[in-house]
Amino acid sequence: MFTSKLLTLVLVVQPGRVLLGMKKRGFGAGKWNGFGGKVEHGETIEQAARRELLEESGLTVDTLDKLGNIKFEFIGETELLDVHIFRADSFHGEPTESDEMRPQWFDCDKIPFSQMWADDILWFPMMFQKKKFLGYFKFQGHDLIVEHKLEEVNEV
Ligand SMILES: CNc1cc(N2CCN(C)CC2)nc(N)n1
Repeated sequence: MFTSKLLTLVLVVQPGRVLLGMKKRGFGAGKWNGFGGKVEHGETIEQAARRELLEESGLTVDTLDKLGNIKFEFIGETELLDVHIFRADSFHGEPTESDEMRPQWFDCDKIPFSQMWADDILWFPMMFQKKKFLGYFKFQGHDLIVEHKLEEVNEV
């Protein structure tokens, strides 16, 4: 029925603010999001998360907390996106624009959800509270969620 593509997403959080990047090209272009990408053969999901964070933002992190896993279905497409979501509360380096992403800090009470994927407003509160979660979102196109499940769990 469906194949799935392993993807990563990292949110760098500091007291009162979160680092997002404006996606400059490709899938999700024009939206603010965390940093992430594909998991290549021969790397773990966490190694991929660290690699993509460095490539897209210029940052390295000590600890990555695995907080969530969301599977995305797009109606009419047979490949699910299997997104593994991490949070980092400390980092090394300076946020730097890349080919893919333009980083910017946002106050946690001024997150530009209208310029982000429609699911974000639903699970960001859990991410900020460091709650672990599993989710499933069915999209029609890139803007309309027609069905979703989102639950807090003990283990991701
Ligand atoms: C479809 N909804 C999505 C996808 C998504 N991702 C993030 C990581 N990307 C590599 C692929 C798509 N991120 C969020 N916040 N929402």
